[in-house]
Amino acid sequence: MGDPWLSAYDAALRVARKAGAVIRDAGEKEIKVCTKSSTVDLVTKTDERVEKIIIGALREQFPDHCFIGEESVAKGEPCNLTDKPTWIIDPVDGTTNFVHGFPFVAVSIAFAVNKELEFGVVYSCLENKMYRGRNGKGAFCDDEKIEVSDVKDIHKSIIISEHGTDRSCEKVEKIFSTMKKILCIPVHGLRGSGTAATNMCLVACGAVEAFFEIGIHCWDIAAGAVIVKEAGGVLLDVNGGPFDLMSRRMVSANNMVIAERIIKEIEIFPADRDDAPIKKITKFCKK
Ligand SMILES: Nc1ncnc2c1ncn2[C@@H]1O[C@H](CO)[C@@H](O)[C@H]1OP(=O)(O)O
Ligand SMILES: [Mg+2]
Repeated sequence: MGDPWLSAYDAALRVARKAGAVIRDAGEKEIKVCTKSSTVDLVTKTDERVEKIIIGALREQFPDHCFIGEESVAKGEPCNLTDKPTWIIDPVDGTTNFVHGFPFVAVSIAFAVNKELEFGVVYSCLENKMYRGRNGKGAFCDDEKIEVSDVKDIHKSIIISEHGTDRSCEKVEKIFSTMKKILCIPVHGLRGSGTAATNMCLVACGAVEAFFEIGIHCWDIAAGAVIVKEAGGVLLDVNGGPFDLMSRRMVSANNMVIAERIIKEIEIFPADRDDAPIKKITKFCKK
């Protein structure tokens, strides 16, 4: 048999580039901002429009496939990963960055079959960098093959984490307590681009040693997970167990030594799974 998912992969690359161009254009104009799960969980017309463009194009070519998209789920569509060919899409990863003109915004498109991720595409559209990875076929940034860093000494590492959009003080305290402990190991630095998809690509190309977060969603990390794995990295749960795409928690790292060292410091807090019963999120827009 030939390559069954090559046309899907090509379609993902094409539509990611198109979506990125729409985001770039929209960023030049006035952006109307609404909020979702909290007053700092932002959404714009561009998020919704770009998701429609991506899903519309892919559905036309692959009418039998399933789709999980950030904005569709926010509107109450299910977020269940089945064995069917399924696209997992974040149209604008880093919406807060997009709204503020902070220059890291990514289109994230992943594809899974039998619950296994087959490929992932992350288009960092303001930098114009196309990251991509296919199961068993390596990871690339544009035409260059990428690999994770070979650092094993945590003291020589840069670690990324983010604080997300849930600002309950208890969670924020745990997040900053973890960050403080990691900083005091000490590591060379702590960073965060504001987009989980881009953060994972930074692990994949060796710019940082690890990225971890609790609270992220499957659409933030599905494409990045393939890219990290194909670049030679590892994915784990924050408790050291196996990575679970729907669990809303993840450690991605260049190797197990770094991953396990970070895991020792992570203060875990609960996050509802992505595949928990549906909750439609009410959107608020200022008149
Ligand atoms: N509640 C949450 N907690 C943590 N991260 C979240 C989150 N909701 C979204 N994210 C994602 O995590 C990164 C920043 O923490 C972004 O990729 C952001 O994606 P978004 O821009 O698509 O919402
Ligand atoms: Mg996102």
